[in-house]
Amino acid sequence: MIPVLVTGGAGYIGSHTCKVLAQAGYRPIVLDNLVYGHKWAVCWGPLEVGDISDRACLDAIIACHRPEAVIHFAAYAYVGESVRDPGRYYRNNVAGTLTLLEAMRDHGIAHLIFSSTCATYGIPDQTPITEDHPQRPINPYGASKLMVERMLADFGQAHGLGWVVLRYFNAAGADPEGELGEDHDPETHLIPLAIQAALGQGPRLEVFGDDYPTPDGSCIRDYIHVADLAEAHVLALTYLRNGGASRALNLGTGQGHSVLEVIAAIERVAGRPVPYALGPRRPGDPPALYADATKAQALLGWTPRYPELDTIIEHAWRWHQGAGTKGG
Ligand SMILES: NC(=O)c1ccc[n+]([C@@H]2O[C@H](COP(=O)([O-])OP(=O)(O)OC[C@H]3O[C@@H](n4cnc5c(N)ncnc54)[C@H](O)[C@@H]3O)[C@@H](O)[C@H]2O)c1
Ligand SMILES: O=c1ccn([C@@H]2O[C@H](COP(=O)(O)OP(=O)(O)O[C@H]3O[C@H](CO)[C@@H](O)[C@H](O)[C@H]3O)[C@@H](O)[C@H]2O)c(=O)[nH]1
Repeated sequence: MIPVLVTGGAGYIGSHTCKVLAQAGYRPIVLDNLVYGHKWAVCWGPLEVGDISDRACLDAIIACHRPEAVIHFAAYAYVGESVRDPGRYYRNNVAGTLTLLEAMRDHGIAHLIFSSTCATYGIPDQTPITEDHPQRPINPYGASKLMVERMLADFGQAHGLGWVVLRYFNAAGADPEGELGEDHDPETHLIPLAIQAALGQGPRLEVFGDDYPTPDGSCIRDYIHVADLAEAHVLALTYLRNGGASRALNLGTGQGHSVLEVIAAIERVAGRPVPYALGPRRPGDPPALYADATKAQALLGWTPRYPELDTIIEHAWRWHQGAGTKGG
C-alpha cells in the first residue's frame, strides 16, 4: 500500500477521497486538526490529529509514515466568514499551506494535489468557465486559494514540485454506499440546508435572490458528486506518478442548475415539500457558474459517474435521512 498524506481527510471531500484511495491500493494517512472534521469519518487509515501549520508535527508524521505524495484539503471554506475575518483565512489557508510546502520540500515529497475552487474565477466573463479564464476572486477565501495556486507554481519552478490543482465547482451528494456524507457545522451549502428544511430538522430555506439574469431568476451552479471528486483525486495522483506535467483542472459536470431547480429536484426525490421563502441576494454570489471540465476528462480520463442532479440529491437525501450525522 502506497502511503499518501491527506490533510483535511476527516472533512467532507477528504473523507470520501480516503475511501476511494484505499480502494485503489493507497494508504491514506489523515492529518486533521478536527476543527471541522470528524473522527468517525476516518475509516481507511490512521488519523493524526494535528495542524498543517505545526512544522514539528508535520516532520514527525512524515518521518513516521513516509508518504509518497500529499493530497491537501485542509482549509477554511466559509466565504462569508472570510469577508468578515480575512486574517483567519490567509493564516490557515495560505500560511498553513506554506509550512506544508516547506516540509514537503525538506523531506523530498515530490507530488501534491490541491483543493482549489471556482471561487478563484470571481464573476466570470463567460460560461462555461475554462481553466484559462482570468482569475479575479471577489472574496478573501477565493483569494487565499489563488495565492496557494501561485505558491505551487513557484515551488514547482524552484524545487521541482509536481502538482495538480483541482478547481471544484459545488461539491454535493454523499457516498453512494451510505458510509459517509456531508456534515458541516455550521452548514451553509444549499442542498443540505434544503434537505434539513424538508426533514423539519432546520429552518425554512431562504432562496438568495430571484432577480438574477437567469431563466428563473435564481443563481445557477454546477453541482458535482463528491464521489466523482474523490475519483478525480486518485486519477490525478496516478497522472503525477506517471510523470504528468503540473496542471490546473476544473472539476464539474458542465451542467448548471438553478436554486429553484435544486429545490424542485429535492421535492421530487424526497416526495415532500421544501419549505422556502424568496429573499434578497447574498453579497458576492455570481449569477451563474458552471465548468468546462473537458481538460480533466482528456488528461485524467475522468468522467463523472453520477452527473445527474437527481442522483446527487438521492444520495444526499439518503444520508441525511438515515444517519443524519454520525456525530449525533
Ligand atoms: N465543499 C465545496 O463545495 C468545495 C468547493 C471548492 C473547494 N473546496 C475545498 O475543498 C477542501 C475540502 O472542503 P470540504 O467541504 O471537505 O471542507 P471540510 O471543512 O469538511 O474539510 C476541511 C477539513 O480540514 C480540516 N482543517 C482545516 N484547517 C486545518 C489545519 N490547519 N490543519 C489540519 N486540518 C485542518 C478541518 O478540520 C476539516 O476536517 C477545502 O480546501 C475547500 O476549500 C470545497
Ligand atoms: O441558504 C441558501 C444557501 C445557498 N443558496 C444559493 O445556492 C447556491 C449555492 O450556494 P452554496 O451551496 O452556498 O455554494 P456556493 O456559494 O455556490 O459555493 C461557493 O462556496 C464554496 C465554499 O464552501 C466554494 O468552495 C465554492 O467554490 C463556491 O462556489 C448559491 O447560488 C446560493 O446563493 C441559497 O439560495 N440559500
